[in-house]
Amino acid sequence: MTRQKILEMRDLSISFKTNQGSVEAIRGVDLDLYRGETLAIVGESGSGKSVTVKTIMGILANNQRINTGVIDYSYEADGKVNSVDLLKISKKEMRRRFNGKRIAMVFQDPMTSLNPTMPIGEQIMEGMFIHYHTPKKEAREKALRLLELVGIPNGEERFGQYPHQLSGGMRQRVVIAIALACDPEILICDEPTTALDVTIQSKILDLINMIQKKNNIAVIYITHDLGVVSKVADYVNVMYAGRIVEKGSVNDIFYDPKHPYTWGLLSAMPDINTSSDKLYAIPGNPPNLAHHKQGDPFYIRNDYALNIDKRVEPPMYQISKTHYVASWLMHEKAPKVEMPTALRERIDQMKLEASQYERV
Ligand SMILES: Nc1ncnc2c1ncn2[C@@H]1O[C@H](COP(=O)(O)OP(=O)(O)OP(=O)(O)O)[C@@H](O)[C@H]1O
Repeated sequence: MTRQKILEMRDLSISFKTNQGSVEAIRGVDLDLYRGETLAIVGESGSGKSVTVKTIMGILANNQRINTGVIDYSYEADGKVNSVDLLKISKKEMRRRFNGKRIAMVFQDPMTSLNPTMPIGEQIMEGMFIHYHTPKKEAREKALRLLELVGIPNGEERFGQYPHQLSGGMRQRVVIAIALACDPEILICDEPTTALDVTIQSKILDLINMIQKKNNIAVIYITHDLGVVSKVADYVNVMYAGRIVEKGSVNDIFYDPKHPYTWGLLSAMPDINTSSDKLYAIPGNPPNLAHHKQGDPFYIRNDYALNIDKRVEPPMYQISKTHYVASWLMHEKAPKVEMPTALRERIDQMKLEASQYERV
């Protein structure tokens, strides 16, 4: 089956005006999203994940400036495929035509995205009224179906309840039902399970996965949790200091990572064989982008840095059909370095465990 591209972001650069000067928060980001697939964007806090997806949604801060970029969104309407650059349309048009309708978002904390004074049923129906003028009876029936779909039993009874009458996990299910109310083609999930406890987390991930398969939705996950990424993603973009530093299929990133930053993130990922006190942490902190002048911003934290990193930011090298790495270590003249031994052993172990469930 041929993959159908739904979103293509090219060379997105965004800065913020602050008291400290201009913060170059997003620097030349390219991103591709295909129908029915899941793209995870990972990176430490401040790497630019939220700003990237909020720009897709047209949610821009007042001090935000888009310096360069194109976000081509391909959608079907009136029996043909149309294309629009989301950066070229007004906020008003974005809200009317796309935001919450064709492109929906699930935020980290259900309490801040729900209206505490409105029954949950009304909140699920709201988008249907705004975007499609759906008749009340039909909207109510659809809202009840959505409650059932997201695993909330006794929909009729729950319909009139308020958010505070539900548990955290149930509230996040309501948020998902609201996001799905207008049958979006793209669902953006911003750390959707961080505020929930572990057993509820995996149920919500399974739920999103089930709905994605059923409705052939494209999903963007943003998270700093590589454990979540390994469960949900088809493709992974690793972000650092406003740039994508490595991208590839989930197997490229987990079994054959090439960028020292990805090595650090993977080494810092907890697993059942590592106790939390033994866990690796990437030394130092992400840089303050208001002060970035030249070179690779990861340079000072990178045990594998080369002289050139001090002066020139590395280009993006393509190393296979799906795998890209922005590191001078990929240059033909660079020394051949191996990932840390402890990480190599961990990856070998992960591969071995995964192979146990393959067919003989
Ligand atoms: N309105 C704003 N004004 C100034 N700087 C901002 C603003 N919004 C975001 N930034 C800066 O942009 C950079 C990227 O932030 P962003 O929220 O996208 O990071 P993130 O990777 O999503 O982090 P987190 O995981 O903490 O949400 C950070 O340096 C942040 O401080």
